[in-house]
Order: sequence, then structure tokens, then C-alpha cells
Amino acid sequence: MTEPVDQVEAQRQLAAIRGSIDNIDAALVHILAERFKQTQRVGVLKAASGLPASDPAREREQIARLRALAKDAHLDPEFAEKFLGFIIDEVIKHHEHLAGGVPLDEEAPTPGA
Ligand SMILES: O=C(O)C(=O)C[C@]1(C(=O)O)C=C[C@@H](O)C=C1
Repeated sequence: MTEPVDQVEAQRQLAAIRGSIDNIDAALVHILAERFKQTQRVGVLKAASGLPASDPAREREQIARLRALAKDAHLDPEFAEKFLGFIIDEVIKHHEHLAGGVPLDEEAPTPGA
């Protein structure tokens, strides 16, 4: 059983934990910004050389690697895979945009609209 904690103490602990969560979220934003800077370089290189925006073989390697890392770190591998997929989907949209294809912010027009 967990010890009862009065609400003043609970609020104090909550504020301390949230301070740390805020730092982690800030680090995540910075890490993502750096990742997108590098994938932007990849996109420019791919557009200039005519290489395809996506590389499914590379993605399979990344997924296998991240799933193993997640398991070791006691993070749900399914979540790690979904998270990577979410990021890579966005990167591919940027690559396609750089290659002169699909606009970044426009959705496909609704048929009949
Ligand atoms: O490494 C590449 O070829 C990339 O374009 C980068 C990246 C990624 O975001 O990691 C994105 C799309 C590819 O399908 C594979 C990987």
C-alpha cells in the first residue's frame, strides 16, 4: 500500500516532477529540431540527385534498432515504432515538397467540393 500524502505535500511534489517533465519536453523539442535540420539536408540531397523521398529498407533497419533500444529501456516497442513512423511520415512530406511535388500544408481536395 502507498502511504497517504497530504495535498499540500502532494502539490509540492507535483510541481517538482512537472518542472522535470517541462525540461524533458524542451529537450525533446530541441532534439526534434536538430533531427529535422539533418533530414532537411537529406531532402535537399535527394531532390538534387533524383533519389526517392522514402527508403523502406532504411526504415526497416531503423524500426528494428529502435524497437530493441526501447525494449532495453523498458519503453513499449510498439509506441517507439509508432513515434518513429509519425516523424518519418512528416520527413517524407518535406522531402516530397523539396522535390517539387506535394505542397506541405495543403490537403488533398475533397472530391466534389
Ligand atoms: O535516411 C533517409 O534516406 C531519409 O530520408 C531520412 C528518413 C528519416 O527520417 O530517418 C526519412 C525517410 C526515409 O524513408 C528514411 C529515413
